[in-house]
Amino acid sequence: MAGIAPHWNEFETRDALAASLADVVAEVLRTAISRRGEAFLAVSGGSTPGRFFAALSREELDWGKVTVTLVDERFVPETSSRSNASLAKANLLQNAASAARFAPLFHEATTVEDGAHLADSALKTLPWPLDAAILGMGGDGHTASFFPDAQSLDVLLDPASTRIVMPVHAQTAGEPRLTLTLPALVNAGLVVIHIEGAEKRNVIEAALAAEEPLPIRTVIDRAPRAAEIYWAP
Ligand SMILES: O=C(O)C(O)[C@@H](O)[C@H](O)[C@H](O)COP(=O)(O)O
Repeated sequence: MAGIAPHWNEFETRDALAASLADVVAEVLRTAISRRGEAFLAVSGGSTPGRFFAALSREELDWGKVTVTLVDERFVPETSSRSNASLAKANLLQNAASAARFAPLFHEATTVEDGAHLADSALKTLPWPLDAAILGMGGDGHTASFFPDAQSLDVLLDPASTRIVMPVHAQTAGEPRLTLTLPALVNAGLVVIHIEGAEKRNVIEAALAAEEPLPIRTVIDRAPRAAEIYWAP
Protein backbone atom coordinates (compact mmCIF):
# COMPACT_ATOMS: atom_id res chain seq x y z
CA MET A 1 0.00 0.00 0.00
CA ALA A 2 1.27 3.49 -0.77
CA GLY A 3 0.76 5.83 2.17
CA ILE A 4 1.01 9.57 2.56
CA ALA A 5 4.18 10.93 0.91
CA PRO A 6 6.76 11.99 3.48
CA HIS A 7 7.74 15.63 3.87
CA TRP A 8 11.41 16.54 3.34
CA ASN A 9 13.26 18.98 5.62
CA GLU A 10 16.75 19.63 4.19
CA PHE A 11 19.61 21.47 5.87
CA GLU A 12 23.05 22.63 4.76
CA THR A 13 24.78 21.28 7.85
CA ARG A 14 24.21 18.61 10.48
CA ASP A 15 24.39 21.28 13.20
CA ALA A 16 21.61 23.28 11.53
CA LEU A 17 19.50 20.12 11.29
CA ALA A 18 20.06 19.30 14.96
CA ALA A 19 19.12 22.83 16.09
CA SER A 20 15.95 22.90 13.98
CA LEU A 21 14.84 19.39 14.95
CA ALA A 22 15.45 20.15 18.63
CA ASP A 23 13.27 23.29 18.35
CA VAL A 24 10.46 21.35 16.67
CA VAL A 25 10.54 18.47 19.16
CA ALA A 26 10.72 20.88 22.12
CA GLU A 27 7.62 22.66 20.82
CA VAL A 28 5.79 19.32 20.44
CA LEU A 29 6.68 18.45 24.05
CA ARG A 30 5.56 21.88 25.35
CA THR A 31 2.25 21.56 23.49
CA ALA A 32 1.68 18.06 24.90
CA ILE A 33 2.41 19.28 28.43
CA SER A 34 -0.08 22.13 28.11
CA ARG A 35 -2.69 19.86 26.48
CA ARG A 36 -2.44 16.76 28.69
CA GLY A 37 -0.09 17.64 31.51
CA GLU A 38 2.77 15.41 30.30
CA ALA A 39 4.76 14.48 27.20
CA PHE A 40 6.14 11.22 25.82
CA LEU A 41 9.08 10.96 23.42
CA ALA A 42 10.90 7.99 21.82
CA VAL A 43 14.40 8.42 20.42
CA SER A 44 16.84 6.24 18.49
CA GLY A 45 20.31 5.06 19.29
CA GLY A 46 23.13 4.69 16.80
CA SER A 47 25.63 7.32 15.73
CA THR A 48 23.36 9.92 14.08
CA PRO A 49 21.42 11.50 17.01
CA GLY A 50 24.38 12.92 19.01
CA ARG A 51 24.08 16.56 17.87
CA PHE A 52 20.29 16.48 18.13
CA PHE A 53 20.47 15.06 21.68
CA ALA A 54 22.88 17.81 22.75
CA ALA A 55 20.63 20.54 21.29
CA LEU A 56 17.41 19.07 22.71
CA SER A 57 18.92 18.63 26.18
CA ARG A 58 19.32 22.43 26.41
CA GLU A 59 15.74 23.33 25.42
CA GLU A 60 13.83 25.10 28.16
CA LEU A 61 10.64 23.24 28.97
CA ASP A 62 9.12 21.42 31.93
CA TRP A 63 11.30 18.32 31.56
CA GLY A 64 9.96 16.89 34.83
CA LYS A 65 6.74 16.18 32.93
CA VAL A 66 8.49 14.35 30.05
CA THR A 67 9.03 10.60 29.70
CA VAL A 68 11.75 9.51 27.27
CA THR A 69 12.01 5.99 25.90
CA LEU A 70 13.81 4.33 22.98
CA VAL A 71 12.49 3.21 19.62
CA ASP A 72 14.78 0.20 19.94
CA GLU A 73 17.50 -1.28 22.08
CA ARG A 74 20.22 -3.89 21.91
CA PHE A 75 19.70 -6.72 24.44
CA VAL A 76 22.61 -5.55 26.55
CA PRO A 77 22.83 -3.89 29.98
CA GLU A 78 23.64 -0.21 30.35
CA THR A 79 27.25 -1.03 31.15
CA SER A 80 27.73 -2.09 27.50
CA SER A 81 29.08 0.39 24.96
CA ARG A 82 26.30 -0.94 22.66
CA SER A 83 23.52 0.22 25.03
CA ASN A 84 21.18 2.83 23.54
CA ALA A 85 19.92 3.62 27.07
CA SER A 86 23.40 4.58 28.14
CA LEU A 87 23.82 6.70 24.96
CA ALA A 88 20.53 8.54 25.57
CA LYS A 89 21.32 9.10 29.25
CA ALA A 90 24.80 10.42 28.51
CA ASN A 91 23.73 12.73 25.69
CA LEU A 92 20.03 13.60 25.97
CA LEU A 93 19.16 13.29 29.69
CA GLN A 94 21.61 16.05 30.54
CA ASN A 95 21.38 19.82 31.19
CA ALA A 96 17.71 20.92 31.38
CA ALA A 97 16.59 17.45 30.21
CA SER A 98 18.19 15.74 33.22
CA ALA A 99 14.81 16.22 34.96
CA ALA A 100 13.07 13.89 32.45
CA ARG A 101 12.01 10.36 33.37
CA PHE A 102 13.68 7.58 31.36
CA ALA A 103 11.80 4.35 30.55
CA PRO A 104 14.27 1.66 29.41
CA LEU A 105 13.52 -1.19 27.00
CA PHE A 106 16.26 -3.42 28.46
CA HIS A 107 15.34 -5.44 31.55
CA GLU A 108 17.52 -8.18 33.06
CA ALA A 109 16.16 -11.52 31.81
CA THR A 110 17.50 -14.86 30.63
CA THR A 111 16.16 -14.47 27.11
CA VAL A 112 15.33 -11.49 24.92
CA GLU A 113 11.78 -12.89 24.71
CA ASP A 114 11.38 -12.62 28.50
CA GLY A 115 13.06 -9.21 28.47
CA ALA A 116 10.61 -8.03 25.81
CA HIS A 117 7.63 -9.19 27.93
CA LEU A 118 8.98 -7.25 30.92
CA ALA A 119 9.48 -4.13 28.78
CA ASP A 120 6.04 -4.56 27.20
CA SER A 121 4.36 -4.64 30.64
CA ALA A 122 6.42 -1.71 31.95
CA LEU A 123 5.75 0.45 28.90
CA LYS A 124 2.00 -0.30 28.89
CA THR A 125 1.72 1.99 31.94
CA LEU A 126 3.11 4.99 30.01
CA PRO A 127 1.01 7.78 28.44
CA TRP A 128 0.46 6.47 24.89
CA PRO A 129 0.44 7.58 22.17
CA LEU A 130 3.92 9.01 21.78
CA ASP A 131 4.00 12.74 21.13
CA ALA A 132 7.05 12.24 18.92
CA ALA A 133 9.08 9.28 17.59
CA ILE A 134 12.53 10.12 16.23
CA LEU A 135 13.69 7.30 14.00
CA GLY A 136 17.03 6.67 12.34
CA MET A 137 17.71 4.46 9.34
CA GLY A 138 20.50 2.04 8.45
CA GLY A 139 22.05 1.70 5.00
CA ASP A 140 20.05 -1.53 4.54
CA GLY A 141 16.72 0.31 4.95
CA HIS A 142 16.08 -0.83 8.53
CA THR A 143 14.57 1.52 11.05
CA ALA A 144 14.06 0.92 14.78
CA SER A 145 15.02 -2.81 14.83
CA PHE A 146 12.96 -3.71 11.76
CA PHE A 147 15.90 -5.33 9.94
CA PRO A 148 15.13 -6.65 6.45
CA ASP A 149 16.39 -10.11 7.52
CA ALA A 150 14.63 -10.14 10.94
CA GLN A 151 12.79 -13.33 11.85
CA SER A 152 9.01 -12.77 11.72
CA LEU A 153 9.42 -9.27 10.29
CA ASP A 154 5.73 -9.32 9.36
CA VAL A 155 4.82 -9.74 13.05
CA LEU A 156 7.04 -6.79 14.06
CA LEU A 157 5.44 -4.72 11.31
CA ASP A 158 1.86 -5.88 11.97
CA PRO A 159 -0.23 -2.69 12.07
CA ALA A 160 -2.77 -4.47 14.30
CA SER A 161 -0.21 -5.67 16.88
CA THR A 162 -1.34 -5.31 20.49
CA ARG A 163 2.26 -5.55 21.68
CA ILE A 164 4.31 -2.43 22.39
CA VAL A 165 7.71 -4.12 22.61
CA MET A 166 8.87 -7.21 20.69
CA PRO A 167 12.11 -9.22 20.63
CA VAL A 168 14.11 -9.21 17.41
CA HIS A 169 16.52 -11.77 16.00
CA ALA A 170 18.35 -10.74 12.84
CA GLN A 171 21.70 -11.94 11.53
CA THR A 172 22.69 -8.42 10.49
CA ALA A 173 21.75 -6.83 13.83
CA GLY A 174 24.72 -8.10 15.85
CA GLU A 175 23.00 -9.08 19.09
CA PRO A 176 19.29 -9.78 19.83
CA ARG A 177 17.26 -6.61 20.09
CA LEU A 178 14.10 -5.12 21.49
CA THR A 179 11.94 -2.85 19.36
CA LEU A 180 8.77 -0.83 19.67
CA THR A 181 6.22 -2.30 17.29
CA LEU A 182 4.95 -0.57 14.15
CA PRO A 183 1.68 0.75 15.67
CA ALA A 184 3.46 2.01 18.79
CA LEU A 185 5.75 4.07 16.54
CA VAL A 186 3.57 5.30 13.68
CA ASN A 187 0.75 6.53 15.93
CA ALA A 188 3.11 9.15 17.38
CA GLY A 189 1.85 12.70 16.87
CA LEU A 190 5.12 13.43 15.04
CA VAL A 191 7.12 10.75 13.19
CA VAL A 192 10.60 11.94 12.19
CA ILE A 193 13.19 10.05 10.14
CA HIS A 194 16.56 11.63 10.89
CA ILE A 195 19.17 10.70 8.30
CA GLU A 196 22.47 12.19 7.22
CA GLY A 197 24.74 11.74 4.18
CA ALA A 198 24.24 11.07 0.48
CA GLU A 199 24.19 7.29 0.88
CA LYS A 200 21.19 7.25 3.23
CA ARG A 201 19.39 9.72 1.00
CA ASN A 202 19.85 7.34 -1.94
CA VAL A 203 18.54 4.43 0.16
CA ILE A 204 15.38 6.22 1.26
CA GLU A 205 14.70 7.58 -2.24
CA ALA A 206 15.07 4.08 -3.69
CA ALA A 207 12.79 2.68 -0.95
CA LEU A 208 10.14 5.28 -1.76
CA ALA A 209 10.37 4.49 -5.49
CA ALA A 210 10.51 0.70 -5.25
CA GLU A 211 7.64 -1.75 -5.52
CA GLU A 212 9.13 -4.08 -2.92
CA PRO A 213 9.08 -2.11 0.34
CA LEU A 214 12.02 -2.02 2.72
CA PRO A 215 11.07 -1.68 6.42
CA ILE A 216 11.61 2.10 6.27
CA ARG A 217 9.04 2.27 3.46
CA THR A 218 6.50 0.22 5.43
CA VAL A 219 6.83 2.60 8.38
CA ILE A 220 6.37 5.66 6.14
CA ASP A 221 3.39 4.07 4.39
CA ARG A 222 1.67 3.09 7.63
CA ALA A 223 2.03 6.47 9.35
CA PRO A 224 -1.41 8.12 9.51
CA ARG A 225 0.25 11.55 9.04
CA ALA A 226 3.10 12.41 6.68
CA ALA A 227 6.43 11.33 8.14
CA GLU A 228 8.97 14.16 8.39
CA ILE A 229 12.36 13.32 6.88
CA TYR A 230 15.19 15.44 8.31
CA TRP A 231 18.28 15.30 6.11
CA ALA A 232 21.66 17.01 5.90
CA PRO A 233 24.70 16.02 3.78
O1 LIG B 1 20.04 1.03 17.89
C1 LIG B 1 20.13 1.36 16.74
O2 LIG B 1 21.11 1.11 16.04
C2 LIG B 1 18.99 2.09 16.13
O3 LIG B 1 18.11 2.75 16.87
C3 LIG B 1 18.90 2.01 14.65
O4 LIG B 1 17.65 1.84 14.11
C4 LIG B 1 19.62 3.20 14.05
O5 LIG B 1 18.79 4.32 14.10
C5 LIG B 1 20.07 2.94 12.65
O6 LIG B 1 20.79 1.74 12.63
C6 LIG B 1 20.96 4.05 12.13
O7 LIG B 1 22.16 4.04 12.85
P1 LIG B 1 23.28 5.11 12.66
O8 LIG B 1 22.72 6.41 13.13
O9 LIG B 1 24.41 4.63 13.52
O10 LIG B 1 23.61 5.14 11.20
